Amino acid sequence: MSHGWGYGPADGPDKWAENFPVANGPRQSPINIVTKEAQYDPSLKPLKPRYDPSNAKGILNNGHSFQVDFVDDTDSSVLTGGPLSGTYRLRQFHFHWGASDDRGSEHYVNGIKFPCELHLVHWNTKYPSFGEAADKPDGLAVIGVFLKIGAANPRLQKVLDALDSIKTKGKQTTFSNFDAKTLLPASLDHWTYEGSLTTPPLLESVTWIVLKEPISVSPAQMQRLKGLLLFTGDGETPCCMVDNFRPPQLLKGRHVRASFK
Ligand SMILES: Cc1ccn(O)c(=O)c1
Ligand SMILES: [Zn+2]
Repeated sequence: MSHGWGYGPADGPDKWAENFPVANGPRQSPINIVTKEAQYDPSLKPLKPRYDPSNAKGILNNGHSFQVDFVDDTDSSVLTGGPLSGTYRLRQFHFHWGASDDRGSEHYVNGIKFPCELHLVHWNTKYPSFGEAADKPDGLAVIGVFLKIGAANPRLQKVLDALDSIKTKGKQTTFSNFDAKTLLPASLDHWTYEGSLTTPPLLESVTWIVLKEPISVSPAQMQRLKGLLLFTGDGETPCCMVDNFRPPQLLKGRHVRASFK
């Protein structure tokens, strides 16, 4: 039983508007970031991710990606600064990737695609919960981090090693004591714009913060991601979960700001 949407020819991004008309809305994500059109905004504050490793809770194969979930009932793992006003709590992080290393990221930079993109999802504590925040225009903040093929990234290893125990859709296991900050690059220079979730329900509630500096991932580590069987439940015909990315959407008059010159 499919969950209604996916990334294949019958249920992929070109079909999502049938059940989620906001797919054609004014502030959809991802986008192609044209760097020379991004205006430097000196009013953007330094980005301040402060994560407590003990908030890591579990890792789940949700059928279209896998995500590491965090306990978010206190302000112990939060994001402030950048374009944000107020405090946003870390909820989960997940990845988007391709079947081959020439594609996989959701955002592009001057038309350049990366083989993978990490999303760290946070919700605005002015709302009582993630669910309440998810459909508000200032409800969510997602940090996007590009992964570039290069040296093996030791910080990714713990996440990749957990994938064997969540091979198929719906599987989850505990995942504790993980510092999400270790997945971030040295520089927190970023581009920011107002957008949406990149998966249904495509809610236009995300302040996107896309980091300029990628982190590295080795070809072998990318292979681990591609070996994940998603889309399928146990006992169904196994199919590798790959190409779980939405292509760039129209800017429709939006402006992208840069935190750096
Ligand atoms: C909340 C949410 C859900 C899906 N994706 O891809 C995101 O980036 C954020
Ligand atoms: Zn995402």
